[in-house]
Amino acid sequence: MRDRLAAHHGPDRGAASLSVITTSGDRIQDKPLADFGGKGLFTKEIDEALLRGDIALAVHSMKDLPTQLPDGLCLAAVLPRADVRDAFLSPSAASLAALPAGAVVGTSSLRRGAQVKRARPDVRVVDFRGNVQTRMRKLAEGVADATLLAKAGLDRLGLADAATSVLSVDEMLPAVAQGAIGVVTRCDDDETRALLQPLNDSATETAVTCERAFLAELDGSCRTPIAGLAAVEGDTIRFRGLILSPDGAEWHEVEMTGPVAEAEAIGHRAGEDVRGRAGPAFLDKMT
Ligand SMILES: NCc1[nH]cc(CCC(=O)O)c1CC(=O)O
Repeated sequence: MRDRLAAHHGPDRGAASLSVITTSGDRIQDKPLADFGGKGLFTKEIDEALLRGDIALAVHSMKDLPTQLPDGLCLAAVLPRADVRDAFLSPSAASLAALPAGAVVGTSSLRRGAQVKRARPDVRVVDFRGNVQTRMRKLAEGVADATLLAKAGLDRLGLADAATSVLSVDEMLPAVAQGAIGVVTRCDDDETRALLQPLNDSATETAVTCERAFLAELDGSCRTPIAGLAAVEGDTIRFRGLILSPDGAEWHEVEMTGPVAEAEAIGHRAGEDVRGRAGPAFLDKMT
């Protein structure tokens, strides 16, 4: 991010210093995410630093951003999207399909767990928290036979080689906004917003706007396995959304295509559609 600012604005105007802020989501490692989750778990302390004026901009994985930002904070730029897919990691099996019956898959993501169970009802899913390195250590220690991690996260850490294989989006539809990085500022900070404007990637922004509208429509909480992915091709946006029961036994899928100008409306419509077909009982069960 700092390099991008300097590349666009030169070493003086584009100069930035880094402040690393640990959030509650990073700190609490001993509980399943779904049990203490809540909106903004990975952003609260950073939001506060922005609103106090300690920092001018915050760089987030958009996957971790709540659909509704706190009052006074605005998304100023979305960077070009990295790989959207999930990677499969296992010391013993080449792929999800190759896992032996009864194998144990570690993940703290309800979305991944539900899709693993959908493909492999015989597999046992166990909670697996911690940062990427911790999860890879647990895997090496044999706590689980396999785990899934965002390919974008592995790539950014220089750990691309740790992936045994990469799941197609048909096998494992990614989380809304997976692979996208968003930059948040105070809405009234015109100077920082102007600096960030040229860094925005409009195709990524359009795709995540559509995906986040789908999530917002379903009132997605950490307890609801939801996946969604939009792709922009010229003037057209194609969106696929999926909600599942945590055990993967029931799921509802939606696909919609339309003009990019309607990206947000398409996300909302897809959310309404899938909610209508799932019915209130399905969604109530999960909250
Ligand atoms: N929930 C944690 C999180 N938030 C963003 C990433 C990776 C980068 C991305 O998906 O954009 C990860 C790790 C993971 O899901 O494996």
